[in-house]
Amino acid sequence: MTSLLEARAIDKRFGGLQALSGVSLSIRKGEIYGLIGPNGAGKTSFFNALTGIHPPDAGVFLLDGAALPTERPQAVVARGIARTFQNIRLFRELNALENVMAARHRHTRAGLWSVLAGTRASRAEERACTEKAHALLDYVGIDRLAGSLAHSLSYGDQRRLEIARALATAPRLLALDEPAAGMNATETAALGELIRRIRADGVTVLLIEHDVNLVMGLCDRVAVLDFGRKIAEDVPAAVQRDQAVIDAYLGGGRHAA
Ligand SMILES: Nc1ncnc2c1ncn2[C@@H]1O[C@H](COP(=O)(O)OP(=O)(O)OP(=O)(O)O)[C@@H](O)[C@H]1O
Repeated sequence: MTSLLEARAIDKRFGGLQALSGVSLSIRKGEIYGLIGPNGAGKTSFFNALTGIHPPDAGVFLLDGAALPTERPQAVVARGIARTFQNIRLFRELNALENVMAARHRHTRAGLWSVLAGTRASRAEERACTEKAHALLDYVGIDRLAGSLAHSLSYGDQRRLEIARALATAPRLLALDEPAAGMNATETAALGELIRRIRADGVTVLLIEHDVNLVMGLCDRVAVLDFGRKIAEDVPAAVQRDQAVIDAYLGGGRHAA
């Protein structure tokens, strides 16, 4: 299997804190790849470096062998990387459909301004955009809630809406930051099925998750961060047996994932 995303020696520092130290990893096409580690290990910093929110100080990300312009977040999206956030970031006062359409508009040719100007081409594009947004809501299982305001949705449905928004940019790599946070066991199991389906439909998945059962049941391979360094990378069963990983989760008085 060839690699879709390669991280080479990624460093990220916040003031005196080294959040990421020389992190290298390679995610294969079609894989569900887990990124785990104790609280504060650097998982979200890795996502933020990848998606250009906090570009790396050193190192490079390669997508299909070409360097990602992490200093330009929109260009990273355009290259085919989409993400969700640990702290849900929806337009709270827009409904579910509008949230997906807003993400989709950034992706369409006409753009928001020509839609507002109401040209014929833009009206056709607007119709297509609405249909696509409904299809995405249906795909994640919440089209019945299309007209509901984002902030009125249950936590689990907000997380599904975030995934629909991310998929609206037609990514090749979907990066999910703790998608099961706040979900009950039934919702988590359903989320696992959705992630499997996303992969089956050709999207590679990078997953940060604290729910160990979900990670171990879902991921093809898992990397473990501790204090900003990668300490293990293997299939889930091997990672669970890895002594350095066990020590990281037990050590330091930090909250284990
Ligand atoms: N924007 C920032 N400014 C300053 N420090 C930051 C910033 N982002 C992350 N950090 C610090 O970098 C370290 C790694 O944090 P990060 O959020 O990446 O860890 P994490 O593994 O995602 O943790 P958690 O599981 O708790 O979400 C932490 O010490 C955190 O305080």
